[in-house]
Amino acid sequence: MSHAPQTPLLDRVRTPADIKSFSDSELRKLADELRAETIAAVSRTGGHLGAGLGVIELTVALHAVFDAPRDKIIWDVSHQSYPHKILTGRRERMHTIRQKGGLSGFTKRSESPYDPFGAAHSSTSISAALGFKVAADLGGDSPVGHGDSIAVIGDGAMSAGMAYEAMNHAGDLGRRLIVILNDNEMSIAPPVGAMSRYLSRLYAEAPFQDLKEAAKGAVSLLPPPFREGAKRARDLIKGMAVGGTLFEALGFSYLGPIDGHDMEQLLPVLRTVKARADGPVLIHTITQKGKGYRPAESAPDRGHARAKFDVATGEQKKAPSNAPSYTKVFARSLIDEASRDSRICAVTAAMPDGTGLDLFGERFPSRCFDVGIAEQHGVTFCAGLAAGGMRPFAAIYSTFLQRGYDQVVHDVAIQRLPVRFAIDRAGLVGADGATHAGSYDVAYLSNLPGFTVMAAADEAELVHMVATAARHDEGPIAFRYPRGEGVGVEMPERGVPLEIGKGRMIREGGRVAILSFGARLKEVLEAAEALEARGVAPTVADARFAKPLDRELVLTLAREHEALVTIEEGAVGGFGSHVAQLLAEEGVFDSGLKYRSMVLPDIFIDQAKPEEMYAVAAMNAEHIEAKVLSLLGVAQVAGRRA
Ligand SMILES: Cc1ncc(C[n+]2csc(CCOP(=O)(O)OP(=O)(O)O)c2C)c(N)n1
Ligand SMILES: CC(=O)[C@@H](O)[C@H](O)COP(=O)(O)O
Ligand SMILES: [Mg+2]
Repeated sequence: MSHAPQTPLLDRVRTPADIKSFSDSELRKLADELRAETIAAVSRTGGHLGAGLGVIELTVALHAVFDAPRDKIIWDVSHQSYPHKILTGRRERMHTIRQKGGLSGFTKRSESPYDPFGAAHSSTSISAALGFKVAADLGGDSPVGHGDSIAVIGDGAMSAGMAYEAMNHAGDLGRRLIVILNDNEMSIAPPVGAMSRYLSRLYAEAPFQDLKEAAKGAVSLLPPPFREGAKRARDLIKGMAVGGTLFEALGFSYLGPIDGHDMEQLLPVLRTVKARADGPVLIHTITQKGKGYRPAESAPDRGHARAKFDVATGEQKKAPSNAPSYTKVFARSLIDEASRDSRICAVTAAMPDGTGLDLFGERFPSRCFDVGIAEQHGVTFCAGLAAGGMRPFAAIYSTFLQRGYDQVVHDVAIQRLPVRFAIDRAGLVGADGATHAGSYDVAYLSNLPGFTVMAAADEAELVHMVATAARHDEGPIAFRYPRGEGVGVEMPERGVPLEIGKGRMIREGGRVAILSFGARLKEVLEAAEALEARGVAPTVADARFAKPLDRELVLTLAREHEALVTIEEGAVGGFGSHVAQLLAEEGVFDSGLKYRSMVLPDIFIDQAKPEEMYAVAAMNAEHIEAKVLSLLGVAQVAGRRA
């Protein structure tokens, strides 16, 4: 059902400057309209919903009080930035969000001057805001001028080390910096950890209903300057601040908790901070993820991300699936392995649903750990578990494992510990775009001594790779698999461990061999059919391992064919580079082998459907076919692209 809310005030807003003349009661109404508009917009496109609904009032208040783009409003993760986009000149393009050629689902510097900093991975906002502040003080160039630096960070994002590293530095520098801790007691799943409990305690000790009156008069209550000491500030603002001791110890003035949906609290507090702050200030707002839209409020993830949906019912419009998702196949296989090996345990960094570990946790609660958004800790925690005799699986998206890379090298690889990396979302993921693409793991893992690196060609292969990893005690091992559904192959009853470093022949052909690593195999087979129809039936093999390479398979294919093409869903430096290195070392190029490596191009590919992104990368079946034909010097069919 299409839903066009009445938005008379919002209709007057082209840029945030348009709301400067709004009265406080108009700002309250604007927030209601913005909420309805956000729900309607996401219902048409799908995307991140709950987080944006939780910061509607905060978005309006920030734009009313501060002067973006001169003042830098930096949204952490930025999945909550849809309302901000609507208020900053992008309302008319919201129907394009997360689609090819459309708006990004995150803040993006190239998209708008109102997005001073791009994000999508969490917990970067305070560091970036501090950088802006210091750049301003040092007189850095800025086409829009310098103003305040404001980081808006969620309670989930607050579990990552980077946030504390930044606060530690900010407290030391002592410069004016505004951090808004948007505490909705949710990450994607319920938040975990002592920090989360600590924040809840701050709220429990001073519920904001007691603070409403104090907040109204905040201007007169807050002392100039805030930095005269946390105790003095706390005393002077009496009921408003409740000894946010951790933040104060880090050198911040702590204000809160305040009701982040109540403009009567938000506006005066922000105005006061704008007028008076002269050091780092942390404003603790309590909000509700999914606020104001019942289907989101009542969902277990509070409407974190949604497919297109019917506004009236909240019902999502999801395409029926033909095959199980890779994530579910992984989870079921791991449960199966863990039922026979009590040393197997599993670790997720705040993505229990996304990685399938919610299922594992239901079955083995004492062997499943959600460490929060803390990939670095998660990896080293696994190293410790492995050193202590357990067999941990670190289930982390390819893109987020980037954050734990030093831990992979220093804590796992160098110590040759049997940590098993289940790398979900490998390759191009679609609507989340370049920030979430799993492009680099093959390259950054295959260069590590002693690491075993596998990629699943389909969901049945994934089952075998879980079984392989479960029995691999000789050092670290990783297996990667894409986002979404499998290809619909017949599933094995149970995983059978693969021989380490051995690939498999898929079909025998003539002049050319295509050696696939990972889930492009489906496209390779489609290309092979087309090539066969053109009289150049290729040999097709599945490498399974990027490390150790199946040297025998590679060299046989190279020596028995005129041409060899490798393909992988990853950037240069991965599987194809290792194959090329082997061929060069063995002198195979000297005998005239034609070799091409199909990898992701050296660009960041913007959001689109995965197949559209792979078209940009020239890695779909038609591109494979064209690549082979051009390599063999066979004339191509008009309309087909290489
Ligand atoms: C480094 C990193 N790990 C994991 C994620 C996936 N992720 C995106 S949003 C989110 C939850 C963030 O929670 P919070 O900061 O409290 O924001 P909320 O959604 O509650 O508004 C997670 C885990 C990420 N974006 N970045
Ligand atoms: C913002 C963020 O990082 C997550 O919400 C991400 O969009 C989830 O991606 P999946 O949908 O692939 O789990
Ligand atoms: Mg949260």
